[in-house]
Amino acid sequence: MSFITGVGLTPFGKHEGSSSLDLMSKAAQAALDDAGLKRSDIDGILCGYSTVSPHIMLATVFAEHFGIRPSYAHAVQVGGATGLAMTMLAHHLVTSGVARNVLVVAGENRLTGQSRDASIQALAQVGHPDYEVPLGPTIPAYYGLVATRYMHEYGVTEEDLAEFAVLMRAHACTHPGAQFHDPITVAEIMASKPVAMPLKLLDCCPVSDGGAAFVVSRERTGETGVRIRGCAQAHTHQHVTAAPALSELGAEISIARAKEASGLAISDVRYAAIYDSFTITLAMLLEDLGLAGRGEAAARVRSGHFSRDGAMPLNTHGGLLSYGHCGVGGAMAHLVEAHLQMTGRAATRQVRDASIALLHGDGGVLSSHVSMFLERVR
Ligand SMILES: CC(=O)CC(=O)SCCNC(=O)CCNC(=O)[C@H](O)C(C)(C)COP(=O)(O)OP(=O)(O)OC[C@H]1O[C@@H](n2cnc3c(N)ncnc32)[C@H](O)[C@@H]1OP(=O)(O)O
Repeated sequence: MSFITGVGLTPFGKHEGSSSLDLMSKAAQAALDDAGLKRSDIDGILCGYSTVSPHIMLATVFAEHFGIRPSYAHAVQVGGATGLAMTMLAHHLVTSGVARNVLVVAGENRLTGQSRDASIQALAQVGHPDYEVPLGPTIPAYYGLVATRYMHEYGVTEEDLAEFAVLMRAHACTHPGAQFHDPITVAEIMASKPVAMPLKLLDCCPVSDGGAAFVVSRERTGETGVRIRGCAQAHTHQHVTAAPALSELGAEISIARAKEASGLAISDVRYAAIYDSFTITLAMLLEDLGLAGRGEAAARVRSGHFSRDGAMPLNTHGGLLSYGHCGVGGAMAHLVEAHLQMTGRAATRQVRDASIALLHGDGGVLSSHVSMFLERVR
């Protein structure tokens, strides 16, 4: 068995003067404090990449910076799926006896530490290295293409997509660490500047500074524990033009495998933490994972189903769209929030019952997927 024994999260937004390593350290120390562990208790480190500090030995660099000499260290790179991929690896490390307490950490000063051009080039890395990377189209352009196809196939409208941004912003308004705190409306999203049609500014996650961390342990600490019940991955393509048809997407494969690994069904889930780089990402993933029927997710948002007090609370911290997106740490914030909800520590955001949570991460352009079930144990 493996347990998430502590979590740490910085506010997202601007952290002028903080390096990626500073943000990682801040989140890591918060996670250790939360777990009641010392640095010397950590024998494994997994760290996400930073596009601002692309060191080929980042895990070792961080271990030295943070003052730990682990017996296992590894930096992982599967785009937006990295946070959950590291959690899955940590789960295997502790259950196989390789490590006792694995620190999973990521952080980046992507907003204040990198020029706009460097940021665009880094985000263009999901394109074809010979063509798209030198020309620099960014990820929003690829998601825009996917959105056009999905809207055509399932009768989804731009107003439908806007509902997801409205919901994420409403949730962010209740979290003091979120990058954005002003409520937004469907009309404001429709009027925001075009980025990659049909995606407009407010359909996109922002670029942020921030850090997130957690500890995965062999033994639980505290009265209420959070256990990793089962997880799985699926990798279907790298470049969007090699993507399979919309009916055979990787999320459907990874969730099927995760259900098998955990012995759980979607009907068991009480809290959802789903990757939301763009409004279309959230719409598609909710439907791919079985949290809504095809083309029906927006209607479920409108009915309050995914609201904090709804039947399936979703990303109650505000998600990537409104808490913010600092690379790998962005999606790790989803896990931090799920943990706070499951352990009854989400303050004014607390949901009624977060006994079983479903987490899902997506890397690239719906290319790499990790699905994970967490279970509260008392
Ligand atoms: C990589 C993987 O594996 C999978 C993934 O994660 S995919 C997601 C990866 N991340 C991205 O692609 C980032 C997407 N977002 C962006 O590229 C940019 O935010 C954007 C193109 C949407 C806008 O950038 P821009 O046009 O240069 O806007 P910019 O000039 O920086 O900001 C203008 C204003 O809008 C705000 N803003 C910028 N982006 C915003 C957003 N997404 N939402 C809300 N507000 C935003 C800024 O705060 C700024 O406000 P102020 O004037 O009050 O300061």
